[in-house]
Amino acid sequence: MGKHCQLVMGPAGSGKSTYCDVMRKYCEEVKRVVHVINLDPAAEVFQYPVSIDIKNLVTVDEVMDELKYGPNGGLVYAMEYLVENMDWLVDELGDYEDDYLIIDCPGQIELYSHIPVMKNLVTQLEQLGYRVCSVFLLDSQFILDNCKFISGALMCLSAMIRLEVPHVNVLTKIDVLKKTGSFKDIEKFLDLEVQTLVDDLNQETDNRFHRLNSAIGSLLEDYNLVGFLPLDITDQESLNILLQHIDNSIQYGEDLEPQENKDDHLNDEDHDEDTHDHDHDY
Ligand SMILES: Nc1nc2c(ncn2[C@@H]2O[C@H](COP(=O)(O)OP(=O)(O)OP(=O)(O)O)[C@@H](O)[C@H]2O)c(=O)[nH]1
Ligand SMILES: [Mg+2]
Repeated sequence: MGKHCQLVMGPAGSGKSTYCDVMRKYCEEVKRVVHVINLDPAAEVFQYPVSIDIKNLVTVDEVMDELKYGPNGGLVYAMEYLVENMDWLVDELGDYEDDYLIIDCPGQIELYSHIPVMKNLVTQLEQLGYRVCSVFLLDSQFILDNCKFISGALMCLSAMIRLEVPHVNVLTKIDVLKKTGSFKDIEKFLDLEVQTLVDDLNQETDNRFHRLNSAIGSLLEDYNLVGFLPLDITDQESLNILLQHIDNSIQYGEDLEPQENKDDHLNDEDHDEDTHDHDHDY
């Protein structure tokens, strides 16, 4: 049936591990056999049953003790160690042939921006036959204004360009925004009008930044980074929509029998064939 996985990334505290647990539970509800892999060598507590744990190969504490590295250097070393010892991961993955994988990654942003570790990992997964969707999470509370949004969007864009796999951007902790009444502040970012964003930025910044604002607007437009999907973990429909986008991006389920396919998509009546268009990344 093919090998599929979600690579769950994003800055520290953006909600990656929580997402992995919530998405695992949702997948199980829609009768998908799913396993969560922990690739954070510094993780201590787990909400989900860990099917494969990088800490059985290497931990940040060991690296810090043995090599006298600090926490960030220790993490980078541990991730590079993983990439150099992919045989270990290949062996572990052997137990889960054809199951759906959700991979919980560490939150250090340098892993996504200027160190090739994640790209190497993706390449190796692809060589093993996996269709990988990068799911990039941003905490919605950190994009409540235009400048913060630009900073978050560029972070997503940088990961998307480096990894070169189907990519879905997600705004997490929407339940918190709904409770505090701030959801309206991010609605405009969910269906982004780039020109409106540039106009707003121009109003907020000095004249000398206007060309930069336009250049950033063009960059977002050129790469089609036009949207984020909101995730309210308390709302099943929100999870359903997100999983459909991820499935479409990696063609999950296209080779399933019709009956199984029906089981796989609760509330699938609204399923929109147009979302197969991979040019449109969220
Ligand atoms: N209300 C609410 N809290 C959330 C949500 N997602 C995460 N949190 C909380 O935010 C904090 C960080 O969540 P984690 O899932 O540990 O985030 P992470 O990205 O895995 O963090 P690191 O592994 O440290 O990078 C925890 O206290 C979570 O309970 C959400 O959707 N809603
Ligand atoms: Mg985590």
